[in-house]
Amino acid sequence: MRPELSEYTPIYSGKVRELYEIDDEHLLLVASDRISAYDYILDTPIPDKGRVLTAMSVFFFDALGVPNHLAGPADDPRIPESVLGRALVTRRLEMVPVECVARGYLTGSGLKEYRAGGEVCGVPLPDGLVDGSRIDPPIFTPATKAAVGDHDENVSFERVAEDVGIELATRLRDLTLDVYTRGADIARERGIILADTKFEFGHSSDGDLLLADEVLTPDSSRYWDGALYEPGKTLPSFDKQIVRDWLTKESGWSTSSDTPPPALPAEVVERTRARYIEAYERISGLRFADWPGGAA
Ligand SMILES: Nc1ncnc(-c2cnn(Cc3cccc(F)c3)c2)c1Cl
Repeated sequence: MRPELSEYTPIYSGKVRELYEIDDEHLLLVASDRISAYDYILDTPIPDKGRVLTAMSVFFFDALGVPNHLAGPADDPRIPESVLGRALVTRRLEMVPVECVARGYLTGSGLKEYRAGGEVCGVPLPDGLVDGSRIDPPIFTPATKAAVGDHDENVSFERVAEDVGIELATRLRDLTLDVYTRGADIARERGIILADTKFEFGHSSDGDLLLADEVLTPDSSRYWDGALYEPGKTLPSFDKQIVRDWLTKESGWSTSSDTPPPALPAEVVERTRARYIEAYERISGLRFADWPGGAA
């Protein structure tokens, strides 16, 4: 008999995820079916999004073999039925207050910084790069966690070293670049580009530095379709572009309007759900139908 979610104490609620306390040493990390676009949490959930992204994290934790915060399997008996498949039991860590970002392609805030000064987070880049240019080898472009609702602030490696010490800053950079590079290589071989990603790390009670949070999911990384890749061409998001295009080209809503986006039509929801499942099955080589928590 599985416990009810109400038996656990909620300790954090993010835009699309929640964190609960199971006991002194363990947390329950829950991924919702909520989707965000243009900095709004949309009213319409995407069924199975939480389960697919949970399955992706577990795939990468296993495939990359990095010491991490997982404390049980996807069907751990401590996981309530209502969140089975989209929740994981993790060890409670002392989180390192650094957003560990790796970039293998230049876009977003990195491109903005590059255009302003030829570098990102203090890392100089070659001249002549454009949106989508490959950065090889990838670069570590950390950020400080922003207050709720704000965007993270990009900072230099030196600033991270000031905050957490040079040894830990060096380990964070090396781990971030190693895990991103290997994960992005797996995805690229299967036709999906992980342009960048954000990791979080924490220390266990016995002092080990562990990879935590979600890993290489479409919510923590930019996913592009490798078949469409061309430097200089702004790449659509593999998972969110269907929603973005409907909102900006069909729904009558505008990003400049101060009203929240409208509800999504069923067809947009279903196509988006299918994109998440496609990304998971292509990258992992596994069948999403085999993942826990499906329709009984
Ligand atoms: N293993 C851990 N130990 C201690 N703290 C965390 C932790 C804190 N914050 N976050 C981000 C987050 C993850 C999911 C749902 C949210 F609402 C927020 C993760 C973790 Cl993963």
